[in-house]
Parts: sequence; C-alpha cells; structure tokens
Amino acid sequence: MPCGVGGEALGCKIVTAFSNNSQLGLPSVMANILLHDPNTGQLKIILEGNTLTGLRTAAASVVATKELHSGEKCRLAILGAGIQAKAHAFALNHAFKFKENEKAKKLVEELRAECLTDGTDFQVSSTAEQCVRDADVICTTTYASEPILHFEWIKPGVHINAVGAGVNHHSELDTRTYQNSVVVTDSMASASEELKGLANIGVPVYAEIGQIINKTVKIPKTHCTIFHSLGR
Ligand SMILES: NC(=O)C1=CN([C@@H]2O[C@H](COP(=O)(O)OP(=O)(O)OC[C@H]3O[C@@H](n4cnc5c(N)ncnc54)[C@H](OP(=O)(O)O)[C@@H]3O)[C@@H](O)[C@H]2O)C=CC1
Ligand SMILES: O=C([O-])C1=[NH+]CCC1
Repeated sequence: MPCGVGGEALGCKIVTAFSNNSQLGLPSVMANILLHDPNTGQLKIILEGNTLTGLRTAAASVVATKELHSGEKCRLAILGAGIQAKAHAFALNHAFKFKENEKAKKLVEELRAECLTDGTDFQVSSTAEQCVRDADVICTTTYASEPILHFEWIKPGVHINAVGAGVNHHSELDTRTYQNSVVVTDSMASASEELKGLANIGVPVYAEIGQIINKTVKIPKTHCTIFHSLGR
C-alpha cells in the first residue's frame, strides 16, 4: 500500500493476512511500514505496522460512522474478538460513548481492565444474532467466508462498518443486507477489484467516503448504510 504526500512524505505499508496464524501464537495480519525520503527516495526507516493498522482501520470506521449514521448511538455490536475488534471497541466507544457494547468475553475483560472505566456496559453474546439485534452500529471484523450477519436480525437505520476480509471483502454480510443498503467504500479503485462480486447481486458501490465528507455526494434514505473498509 504506497502513499505519497507532495514533497512531505513517501511511504509504503507491506501487509500480509494469514488467518491461521493464531494457532502459532502470531497475529494474523502483519504489517511493516517503509518510510522513504520524499525528495530522494532513500529508505529512512522501517516501522512496525500492526499498531498503526489497528488505529487507522478503526479511525476510518469512526469517520464513516460519523458521516453515515445520524441516529442515536446507544448500542455497538462487534462481531469478532481479535485485533480489529478491540481497536474498534476502543475507537468507537471513545468517539461516540456507547451505552452498551457487545463483544467476546476475553475482549470484554481486557477492555474492562485496560481503560474503559467510564460506565460503559459490556455484554458477551453467545450468538451473532443476539449480538447485533437492537444495535445502532455494527462492526464486522472476522475472516468469515460465509455471512455471519443476516438482514432479518438488524433494525432499520443501522450503520455497518464491514472491515473483515474472508475469501473476498464482501463475505461477512448476507445478500439481503447489501440489497437494502447504501454501500460506501474508502477507495473506488480498490472496490472495482475487491467488491466486484457485489455487481452479481445487483448492488452498486454508491460512493467513496471522501465524497460524502466533501459533500459532493449525498446519501439517500435506506434501511441501512455499509462502510466497506478496504484499507486503502
Ligand atoms: N479493512 C481493513 O482496512 C482491514 C481489514 N482487516 C481484516 O479484518 C479482519 C480481522 O483482522 P484482525 O482483527 O487483525 O484478525 P484477528 O486474527 O486478530 O481476529 C480475527 C477474529 O475473527 C474471528 N474469526 C475468524 N474466522 C472466522 C469465521 N469464519 N467466522 C467468524 N469469526 C471468525 C476470530 O475468531 P477466533 O478468535 O475464534 O479465531 C477472531 O476473533 C481480517 O479479515 C483482516 O483481513 C485487517 C486490517 C485492516
Ligand atoms: O489495510 C490493511 O492493513 C489490510 N486490509 C486487509 C488486510 C490488512
């Protein structure tokens, strides 16, 4: 993932995702960031990139949630209990102060112990359905290659940050959820490859989140909004 900002910065994140790494006690996503001199191209430093990947991905979901969900934000549901789940729990709760959160037990214990001592009520759900019912905002952060979120479970007006990538980037949500949503992404260029399967079910990728932020595109009223975070 290369990035350049005028003469100010030049860098590239190299990231791999091996979903079985947890069996080896390793993170499934491993990232390193190469920073180059923006004027000469000389490599200056190699940075550990997992921390930034957690922060950046969750921050993008916060921005998308701000832009796409205007309702009350009482209940946050997170599917998954890994690095991204934790990053999303921290970031979204920090930004929106949810009254209730739902996530897995280990994560809840970590969160309780580490810093969320502001009265947020955490719950662990034994099923995905129980987790997402009544949620205002949902984050999916798994490797699921089959849908783990079904349309009949979600309430109108919900906003979904679809973060995980299984075989492809649109496998965590079921077809009806897509067909009743407006889908926004971080990069149309990436979406044209990674979300091309959505065309087969008649779902367009409506806009880039940048177009919503700079108000060149307006979101129509729909059952729900989806931010498809591709990481570019
Ligand atoms: N959009 C973006 O910008 C980014 C996307 N990602 C993607 O986000 C996802 C999560 O990454 P990360 O948190 O680092 O990974 P982790 O390995 O830390 O966590 C993955 C979580 O998903 C669960 N999980 C794995 N497979 C399934 C499945 N088939 N059904 C349900 N749950 C499953 C795991 O459960 P268990 O604990 O039981 O194994 C675990 O809780 C990945 O798909 C990754 O590629 C990551 C970084 C950036
Ligand atoms: O943006 C990112 O770092 C990633 N996107 C998918 C896996 C890792």
